[in-house]
Amino acid sequence: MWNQSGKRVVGADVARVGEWIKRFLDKPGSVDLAPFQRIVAEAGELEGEVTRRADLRPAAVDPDWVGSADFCAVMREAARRALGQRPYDVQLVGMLAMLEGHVVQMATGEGKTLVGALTAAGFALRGARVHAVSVNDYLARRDAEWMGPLYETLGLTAGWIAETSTSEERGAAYACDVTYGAVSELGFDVLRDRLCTDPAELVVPAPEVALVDEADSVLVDEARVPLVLAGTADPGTALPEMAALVRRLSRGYHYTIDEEGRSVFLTPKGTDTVEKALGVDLYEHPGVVTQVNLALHAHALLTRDVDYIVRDGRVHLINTSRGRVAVLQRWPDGLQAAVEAKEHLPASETGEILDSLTVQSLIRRYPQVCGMTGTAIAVAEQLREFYDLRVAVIPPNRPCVRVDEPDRIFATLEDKERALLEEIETRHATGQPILVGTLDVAESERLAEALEAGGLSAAVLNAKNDAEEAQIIAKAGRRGAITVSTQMAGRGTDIRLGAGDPDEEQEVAALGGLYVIGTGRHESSRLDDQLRGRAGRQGDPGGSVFFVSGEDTLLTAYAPDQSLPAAGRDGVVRAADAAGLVAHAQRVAEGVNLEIHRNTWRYTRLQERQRAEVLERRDRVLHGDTGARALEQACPERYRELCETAGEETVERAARQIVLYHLDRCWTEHLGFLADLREGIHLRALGRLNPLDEFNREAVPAYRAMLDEVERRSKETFEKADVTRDLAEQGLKRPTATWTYLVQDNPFGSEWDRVLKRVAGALKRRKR
Ligand SMILES: Nc1ncnc2c1ncn2[C@@H]1O[C@H](COP(=O)(O)OP(=O)(O)OP(=O)(O)O)[C@@H](O)[C@H]1O
Repeated sequence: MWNQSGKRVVGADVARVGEWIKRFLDKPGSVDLAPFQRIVAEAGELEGEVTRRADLRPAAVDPDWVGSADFCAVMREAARRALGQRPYDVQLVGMLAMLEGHVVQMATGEGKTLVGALTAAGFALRGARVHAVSVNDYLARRDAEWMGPLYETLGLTAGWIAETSTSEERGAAYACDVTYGAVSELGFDVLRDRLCTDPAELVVPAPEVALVDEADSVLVDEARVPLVLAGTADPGTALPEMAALVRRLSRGYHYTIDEEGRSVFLTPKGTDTVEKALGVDLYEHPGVVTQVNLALHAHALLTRDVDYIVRDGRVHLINTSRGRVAVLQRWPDGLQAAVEAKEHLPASETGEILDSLTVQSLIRRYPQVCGMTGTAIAVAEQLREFYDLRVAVIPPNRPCVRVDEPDRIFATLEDKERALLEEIETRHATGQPILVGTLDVAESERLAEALEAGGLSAAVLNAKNDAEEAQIIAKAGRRGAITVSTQMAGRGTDIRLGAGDPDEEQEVAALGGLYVIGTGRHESSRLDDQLRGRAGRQGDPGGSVFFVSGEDTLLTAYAPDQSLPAAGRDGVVRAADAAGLVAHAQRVAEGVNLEIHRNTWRYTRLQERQRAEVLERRDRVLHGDTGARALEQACPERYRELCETAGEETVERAARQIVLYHLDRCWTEHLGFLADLREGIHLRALGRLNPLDEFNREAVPAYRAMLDEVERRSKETFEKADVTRDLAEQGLKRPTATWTYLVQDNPFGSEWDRVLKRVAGALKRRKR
C-alpha cells in the first residue's frame, strides 16, 4: 500500500515520478493500462471525423465494436453533445478498464460519474442490462438524471429507484437499459421478489451487469451487512430494568472492557451486584446473562453521538466509514432494543426473518461486475479474494500537487487538541480555507465549540445535519472558510476553490488551496486517503496533515503494548519510529477487520449456496408445473381425482401455491436454525473441534431434511386442501406485511468471537 505519510509533493514533475513509482509498487494488484491507452490515442485521431457524424450510434451494434477506438470517439462525442463535457483521455481509459470488468481507482473530482455512465452505456450497447449500484437514493437519482441526456443521445434509456418508489415505478426503472439504485434498494427488491407467488408480480430482472460506485465501501466495508426481509412485525423486547441496572455499574469495578473496545465483561464484583439486584444466579439463567450482556454492551461500548444519534425519538445508527446516518440499519441480537432501553425509548419493531442476503452475495449474483472508487488499491487483495476483481489505477487528468505532510504526533490528547486549535487559528489568519475531518460526531461538535470559544466560527457537517450537506460543501472552498466534518466518503462532495467564483478561486489558490486536517488516523488508511483527497482536486493546490496522539483509540486499541517514543517539552513526539507505530496500529486494525470479513464469509458461504439452490427450485415451481408434477407423482390418486372435479388448471395453480408456501416457510425455519446453530457453535470450539467444520457438518443434513420436509408438508396439505377455495383461509397464510432493514455490522467482532469471550469470561469467573 502506498503510504501517504511522509510523502511530500513539491511540483508537477515530482508528482509524475511519484505516479510512476506508485504504479510500480502497485504492480502486483493493478491492471496494465497500456492497451487501453493505445486505443484512446487512436480514438483521438478519429475525433474530427466523428464530430461530423449526424447519428452517433451505429445501426446495428457489434459487441466487438464496444471497446474499440471508434467506440471511444463516439462516446466522447456523445458526452460533448449531450452534456457539454468532452471526456478526458484518462476518463476513456477508466471506461475501457471497467468494460473489461475491473475496479478503477480514480481520485476525487476526476469525473467518475461520467466515466460510470460511459461504461454503463457501453455495456448496454452490447445488449446487457446494467444496474448502476449507488450508495444512496440521492446519488442514484442525481446520477440518472444528470447522465440522462447522454443515454438519450445513444438511443438508450436510464431510470432510478429509491426507497419511496412504487412497485410500478420500480418496474419501469428496471425495464430501462441502465437502472441506478442504492445497494440496499436493489437488494430489498431481490428479497421482496422472493415472496412472489405469481410471475407477473416479479420486479427485478435477471442480474447481468453491476457497476458499483464507491466500490471499496460497498464491496468490502459493507459486504458483510445482511439485508433482511422480515414479516409479521412484533414489538421487540424492551429491557428498561436491565438498562437501569447497568447504568449503576462502574467500569473497572463492576465490569472491564477489552483493549479493542469490542467486548465487556462483568467482574466477580459486578456479577454479585447483578445477581443480588435481580435475585437470580446468573450461571443458572443463561437467558438473563444474555440480557445483562446486551444491556452492558449498549451501556459501555456504544456511545451516543459516536455510534448512533437520537433524533425524533429514535435511535439512528451512524455508518462510521461514511459519517452519515445509516438509513434503515439496526443492530443484531436484541442489541437494538438494549440501546433503545438505554435511551429510554420504546423498543422498535422486530419480526421473523423471512430471508436475508448479504451485500456480498447480492453483488456476486451478477455475472459481470465492475466498479469505481477513489481508493481501491488498498483493498485490491480483498477484491480479488471475494469477487475475483482486479484494480486499475487511472492517473489523474492533471497531476496532483497536493502537499501531504507527515503526521504530527503528540503524547497526549490534550497536547494534540491544543496544537490542532493553534494550527487552525494560524492558518485561518492567512485566509486559507480549512477542512477538519473528525472521527465522530461528538468530536466534531466539541471542536466546533472550542473554535467558537476562540472566536472562530466553523460550519459543521456531520450525521446530524447531512441534509444541509450540499450547501455546506459548496462554501467549504471559500476564502477563510472553516468546515468541520465527520468522514465524508460519500460521493458528491466536490469542494471547489472559491466556490465557483473565478476571482476568489485564484485568490484561494494563491493561499495554497484547501488545507485538510485530520484529527486522528482512521482504522483504515483508505478513509485517511479519502479525507486527504478532498484537497487538490483536478490539479488544484492543496495540503493535508493528520494530528495523532498516543491516547487515540487507534493506538490504545491496536498497539496497546507499545508506547510512543518520549515527547519533547511541547508534547510533540519527533522520533522517526513514532510514525511507524501509528502505521503499525492501522495495519493491525485493517487486519482485524479483514479477519472478521473472512470469518463471516466462511459462515455465510454455505447458507448462500443453499439459498441459491432453494431459489432455483422456487423459480422452477413459480414459472412452470414442477410443483404439480411432484404432487402428481407423490399422490397420483388424489391428483387424478382433483383434476376430474376441479379441472387441471385449478389443480396446477393450487399445487404451485402449496409448494411455494411450504418451501418459503421451511426456508425461514431453516434460517432460524442456522442462526441458532451459529450462536451455539462456540461450545464445540471449547471441545477442541473446529467450529466452522462443525457448523457445516450440521447445516448440510439440516438442509436436506428441510427439502424432505417441504415435500412432506406439501403432500399433507394437498391431500386435504379444498383446491377450489382460497388456500390462505386453509392455513397457507403468508405474512400480510413485510418490511426490510439492514443489520449493522456487529460492532463487537464476529458473533462467535464475542460469544466465545463471554463463555471464557464466565468460566474464568467460576474457576476463581
Ligand atoms: N470531461 C469533463 N469535462 C469537464 N468537466 C468534467 C468532466 N468530467 C467531470 N467533470 C466535472 O468534474 C466535477 C467532478 O465530477 P464528479 O462529481 O463526477 O467527480 P468524482 O470523481 O465522482 O468525485 P467524488 O469522488 O468527489 O465523487 C463535476 O462538476 C463534473 O461536471
